[in-house]
Amino acid sequence: MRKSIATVSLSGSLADKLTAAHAAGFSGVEIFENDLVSSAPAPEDVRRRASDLGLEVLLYQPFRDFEAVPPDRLAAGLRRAEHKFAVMERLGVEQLLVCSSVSPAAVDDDALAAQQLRILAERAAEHGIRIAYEALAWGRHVSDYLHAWRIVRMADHPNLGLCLDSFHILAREVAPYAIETIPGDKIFFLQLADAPTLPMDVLHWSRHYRCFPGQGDLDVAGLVCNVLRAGYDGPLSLEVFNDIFRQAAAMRTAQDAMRSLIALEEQVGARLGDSPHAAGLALPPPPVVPTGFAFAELATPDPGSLAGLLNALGFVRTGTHRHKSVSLWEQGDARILLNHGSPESPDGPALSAIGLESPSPAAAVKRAEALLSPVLPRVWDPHDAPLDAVAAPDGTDLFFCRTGRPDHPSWTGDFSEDRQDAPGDPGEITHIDHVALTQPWHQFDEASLFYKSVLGLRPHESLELPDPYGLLRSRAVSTEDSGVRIALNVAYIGTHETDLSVAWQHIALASRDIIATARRLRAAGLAPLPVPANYYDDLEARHDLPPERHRLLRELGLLYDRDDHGEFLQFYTVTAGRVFFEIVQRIGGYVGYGAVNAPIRLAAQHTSPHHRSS
Ligand SMILES: O=C(O)c1ccc(O)c(O)c1
Ligand SMILES: [Mg+2]
Repeated sequence: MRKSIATVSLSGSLADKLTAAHAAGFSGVEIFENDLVSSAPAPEDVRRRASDLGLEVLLYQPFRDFEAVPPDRLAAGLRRAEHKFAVMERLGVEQLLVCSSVSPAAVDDDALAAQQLRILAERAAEHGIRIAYEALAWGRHVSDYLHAWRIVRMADHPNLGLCLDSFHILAREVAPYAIETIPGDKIFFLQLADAPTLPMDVLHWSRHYRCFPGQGDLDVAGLVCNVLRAGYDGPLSLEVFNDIFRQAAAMRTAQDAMRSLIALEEQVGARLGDSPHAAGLALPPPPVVPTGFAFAELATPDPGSLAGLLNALGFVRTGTHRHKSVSLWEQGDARILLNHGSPESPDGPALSAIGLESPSPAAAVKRAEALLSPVLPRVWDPHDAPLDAVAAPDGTDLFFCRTGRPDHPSWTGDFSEDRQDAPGDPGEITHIDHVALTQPWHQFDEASLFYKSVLGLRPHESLELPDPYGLLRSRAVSTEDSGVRIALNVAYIGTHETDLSVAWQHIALASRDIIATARRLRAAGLAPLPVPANYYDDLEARHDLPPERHRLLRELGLLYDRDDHGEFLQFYTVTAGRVFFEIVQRIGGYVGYGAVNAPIRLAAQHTSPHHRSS
């Protein structure tokens, strides 16, 4: 379907916005009045620029507070409209969005609203312009689309129809299926936005927290199905008011927007099945969901300190890359690569790549490509096994692997066996439980949509965790069977720009006996991140565990949580550069990540002399 975006969704000058919309592949735009009024180029120049970029200007908006006014105010509204029609003719745009009045001057009289909108439509017709009437969720008298439709039907003018906006409909929980009772040709325009569920007034919610479809909690795809079943065949247009997108780079936001629309069309297509209404919807190749972690790679200028830490946790060095400065460390199915050949990171060690076990690496890359994600070169070195990889939004390389499978070259083949000390006393770590990646603050929504749409992971609830210097926002994404879990974090309020905590990443390792792993670390002379005694006093109040259990947790510096499914134990290592390790043990079917303990960990990392050492 034709894809459009409102200029209000992107940052920068009007020219920047048009360039970004074009670069991301949009074929149309809605011009937000403020973007034109505040910019220097004449409407004719904007029209020419759009046309040079192959962008159709589909809608001019918004025209406010027009309808259902006392007769003496009508003339002023019509005068204002004539000016806008003139600007629209210069812009070459044939549709004006009129949103339902919020003016205290408006009266609650549908017949009057219909009569005045009919007059407006008649005047618009003289300029070849159509009026699309939109019910704002906070309109004074008209706040739902069915009410707007009653007025449009009463006005009965060919140049008057509806603009449907998914936010206004879904935010007010007005049932969208009645859209199917509206003739498709009376739906003049369709605006799409999603939003996270937030308990706040709808105006504030709309103006600051809209996001692209798939990034929030609204069923935008279901609504699009209703609109297509009604017979609508116009463009899908994104109209997103969002404080963060207003500040982020327009090119990147536009691409995120396009990814969202492609994924949305795919979902709509799946829901419409072989109905004729599904014609023209994007059909990208299906997601190839990863099944586990193959490895985590740490770029580290000096592998020594991390090697010591890995040893202390029970890892054994098992391989050396045949021609790169990379060593392989293994314990159970947990594999860590230490790469000291990559350019030195200014912050010391950093998590640079993640290997994901994939049923089909080639198909995983095709999916990523169809969803506009940067695919990395397949052959890095002619001597190595080819690797299919994409760059995640935060720059981490994601490699799609088939470790030790006969049907595919294995990355492990690039390593010579180099078992240094036979594991006399094998460690307790079994696999990588999850990795936590810190996202740039303006790419959080982009990241969750990336993992959801490109990799088919499910986003979980978004949490806000107190940190001594701000709030950390955290959202996990995982596969249904939890074989792959990734925690996406962003420090987004008040954190010092220079503080490394804004960029902390960690690898969580699952232990089958965390008590033994904690003792092993101590025996090697390394202490875990210290936990304050106050935490254990509080834990005793919250959880009625046997006293000896409480004593053990306190003695070993373990953090504790439980949910309906089971128990969770965790501890942290010191931080090296940007990276630290978390050791976890899930007892029973505990599903979380110990979020209640994250503030304890963050405070300890800020105050502990260890947190930037080694
Ligand atoms: O927030 C507003 O005023 C506003 C204006 C125009 C729209 O199309 C809309 O959905 C909201
Ligand atoms: Mg709207």
